[in-house]
Amino acid sequence: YQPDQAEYEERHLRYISPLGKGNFGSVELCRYDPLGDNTGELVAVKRLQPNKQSNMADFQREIRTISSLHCDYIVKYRGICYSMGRLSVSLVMEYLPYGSLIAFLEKKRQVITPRRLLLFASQICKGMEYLQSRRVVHRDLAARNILVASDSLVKIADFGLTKIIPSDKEYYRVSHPGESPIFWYAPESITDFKFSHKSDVWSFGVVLYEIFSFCNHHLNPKLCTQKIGPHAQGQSISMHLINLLKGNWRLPAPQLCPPQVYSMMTACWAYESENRPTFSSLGEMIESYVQDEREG
Ligand SMILES: C[C@H](Nc1nc(-c2c[nH]c3ncc(Cl)cc23)ncc1F)C(=O)NCC(F)(F)F
Repeated sequence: YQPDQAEYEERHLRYISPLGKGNFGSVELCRYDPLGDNTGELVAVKRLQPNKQSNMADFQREIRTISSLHCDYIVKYRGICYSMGRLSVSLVMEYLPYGSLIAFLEKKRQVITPRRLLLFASQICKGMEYLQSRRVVHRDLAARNILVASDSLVKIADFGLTKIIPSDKEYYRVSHPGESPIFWYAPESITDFKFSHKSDVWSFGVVLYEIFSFCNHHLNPKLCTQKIGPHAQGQSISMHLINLLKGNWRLPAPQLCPPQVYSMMTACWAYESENRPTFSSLGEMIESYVQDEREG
């Protein structure tokens, strides 16, 4: 039995199938099977795209970040695997069999209750509260980056874009526009490339929207593109979106979304970052709402 040791020998890591493409790497399902009898554990292995050495520094940072996080609501680091004679390294993580939250919600939308959606929301909130306690800003919080461990447990994953907030600052400013779709970004991240716990709160509001619209494609945040009109491209899409947000336009409440949950979303979408709730206060709001529902 292999406890979660830090180094995996490549010769025992058996490739099974591709899981998906991430920010700058791809993730594969493998079995770590040193006994060679198929009793080894299934793991998710993230490999850096070989030709992008420039990302090696980012990948090393991702490994350093995820290996320092210990929380039930964050995908677990298992270790690393050197290959090509320690020239290249892969990140070994726990494998979550139910896959991404988007696929799960679309498949199970008929049988999932709003109560279960709130449970998922409170778990994501607790995971984000933990990240905030470690001064880690995720920068890419979206339903596509949430994994499902079981029918009643979800975990935050994909730490490829995270930044650590310096102790003397409230936010992190990156030098280039983000690569993610702008609909998950807070206004200050779009206009000034500023990222903070408060911009993660904005994205959490969008994740709430995704969860309560069951990641229903025709209702997903691209909705505002129709609002903006297909003619706008690139930079001007951002400026259109910013002007809509300044004019207090927000994504509409998804069908079947309880009013208390929609008011949480709109609280996360306060234009000024300092007016947004903290993850701990959001956690309390969700708990109190679940409590009321139970008593109601
Ligand atoms: C690029 C990889 N993409 C995918 N991964 C998985 C997956 C299932 N089960 C998994 N167990 C552990 C991991 Cl790390 C991934 C998966 N399923 C579909 C994907 F498209 C990924 O990391 N996505 C980010 C995040 F993990 F947050 F969903």
